[in-house]
Amino acid sequence: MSIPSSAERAQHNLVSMQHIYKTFNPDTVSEVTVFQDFNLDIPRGQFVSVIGSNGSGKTTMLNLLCGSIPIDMGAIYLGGKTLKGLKEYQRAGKIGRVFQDPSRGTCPELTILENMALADNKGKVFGLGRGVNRRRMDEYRTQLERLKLGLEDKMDIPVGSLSGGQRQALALLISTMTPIELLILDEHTAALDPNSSATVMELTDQIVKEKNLTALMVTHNLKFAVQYGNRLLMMHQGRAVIDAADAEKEKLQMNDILEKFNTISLELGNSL
Ligand SMILES: Nc1ncnc2c1ncn2[C@@H]1O[C@H](COP(=O)(O)OP(=O)(O)OP(=O)(O)O)[C@@H](O)[C@H]1O
Repeated sequence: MSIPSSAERAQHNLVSMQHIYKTFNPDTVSEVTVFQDFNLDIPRGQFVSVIGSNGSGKTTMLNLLCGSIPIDMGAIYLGGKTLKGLKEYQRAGKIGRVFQDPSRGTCPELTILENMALADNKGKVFGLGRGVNRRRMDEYRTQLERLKLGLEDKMDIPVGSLSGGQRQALALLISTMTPIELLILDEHTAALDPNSSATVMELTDQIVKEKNLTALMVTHNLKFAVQYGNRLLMMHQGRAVIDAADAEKEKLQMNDILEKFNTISLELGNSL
């Protein structure tokens, strides 16, 4: 089988990270090389769970994709088009991101309704506009009802007074309200209690399926990584040491992953 060209990779995948190099603080005592010729292709519609050792480059990968930090060398394509030159805010129209911290992604002083209206008007000239008309209100209510958290009855309360789980559920809804191409989940359940994190994870799966989204989720929760998504990636020192999709992922057991973690852990001489 011939190796696909750069153009073919970009064409046949929603995301294509090609020959990525990234070093922080080059030529200083705190120089850290995270990626040396890192490659990742994600076909449209795939839900990828990413796990890995601390410092393996998971967050850096997301930051490079979103344009929060620049790549040193290589190229990133989204939907066949290069992301080169597109600033973070410009990529935000195509890439939705839910962060670990529930206070990011929503505005605490604004009400649920205002937050939804703002997100709905993202990229439009008038922002919040002249109020929200009845039809939009009904639409927001319907979307909130589907979360099954009772938020539809709290549309006029400030988001800052919601629980962490409710806020993450709302952040998830808000980041997928406009037609994005890629959903990035950046340890989005890590700050929640076990019950709330299970609820938010369930909602995530539901939204990804309903909207046919392509998703990239970094998590430290091995159970979620095994249970959700159709591809699992384990990162270590800037490369994928496990990359299993579809049937291969289905076969992957928690023990296989733990075994790999142990091997890596012994390599590093510490426990993960
Ligand atoms: N802005 C930065 N400046 C300097 N070094 C950085 C920066 N961001 C990340 N690093 C370093 O790059 C390496 C990879 O970090 P990254 O946050 O991507 O790892 P991670 O896999 O997300 O880890 P964790 O699971 O602990 O969140 C680490 O050594 C980290 O210290």
